[in-house]
Amino acid sequence: RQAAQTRIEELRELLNKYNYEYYVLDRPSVPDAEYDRLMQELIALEEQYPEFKTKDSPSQRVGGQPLDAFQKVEHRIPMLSLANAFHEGDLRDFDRRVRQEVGDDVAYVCELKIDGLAVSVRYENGYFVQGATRGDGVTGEDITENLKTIRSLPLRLKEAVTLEARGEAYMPKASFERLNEQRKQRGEELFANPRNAAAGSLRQLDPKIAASRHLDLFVYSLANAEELGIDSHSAALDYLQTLGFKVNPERRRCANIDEVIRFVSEWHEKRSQLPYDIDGIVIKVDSFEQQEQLGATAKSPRWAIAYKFPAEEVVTK
Ligand SMILES: NC(=O)n1nc(-c2ccco2)nc1N
Repeated sequence: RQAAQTRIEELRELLNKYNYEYYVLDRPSVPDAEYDRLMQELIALEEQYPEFKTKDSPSQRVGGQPLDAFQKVEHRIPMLSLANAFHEGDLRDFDRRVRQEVGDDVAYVCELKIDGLAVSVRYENGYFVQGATRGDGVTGEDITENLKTIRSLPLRLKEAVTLEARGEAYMPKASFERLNEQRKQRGEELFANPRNAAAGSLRQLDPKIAASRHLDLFVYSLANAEELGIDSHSAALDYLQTLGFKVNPERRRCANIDEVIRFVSEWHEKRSQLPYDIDGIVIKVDSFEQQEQLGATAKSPRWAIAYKFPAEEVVTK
């Protein structure tokens, strides 16, 4: 019995490490067959000794029983939506308004705007405890069970910290193509784009279906950063990365709006090479003190803006 407990702990740590290497670092260290064999051993041992199953066990990722309905979740910190910019002039206007308020010593962080579904994830003492959709910004739906199936979402952080992070759940282009190919074979209705496919997958009451859709997650903000003594958005993103989250590496800190505009045009060209859809670039004032000074309207922060790429003429096959 003691040997079983030790083996379960060993398998849990090993599988969580392999999972992190494969899905967060994109650098697997063991073949899939080895991972699957160890996972089967863990699931069998946990069946035999359920008292040794923990909430960060990787066996949680295969999806449990279907829910009857989603519970409602109140976001303690509202999830704001971004105001949009469509032209370079809109970005310069944004920069002018920012500098009028906080002065010329301002830096921005530019991030790829992942075209998925905004979600909030809460951790207590390092353990994933709850995940929710954005909903109307104040009230969302509890999709904890579905989010557990996203392999790049850590079930336990590298530090025993209590935090709330926001991110974008999305379906990589390859998963989207594969899913629609399957649906075509079955004569089922196709998804129009990866964003709809991700939304449809996270709305499934059966987590086994969500698990089969190979969703992914980029985390892009730390809601309680100031409580944790972090004073800038770029520092928050670096911290989230060290905790074990998947944070998009294509972010860039820009010293002025000209550098922002260069980043925007660079990625307008390069986005087709990405393995996921982006629908623009998000620009945020880096300093939290300056974000505080700028505040937010009822709907959107005044310290951020989303530059939307012009919608491409999608040729439907
Ligand atoms: N969709 C996306 O990639 N987003 N969305 C935000 C956001 C929304 C509200 C505050 O920040 N940031 C990024 N990178």
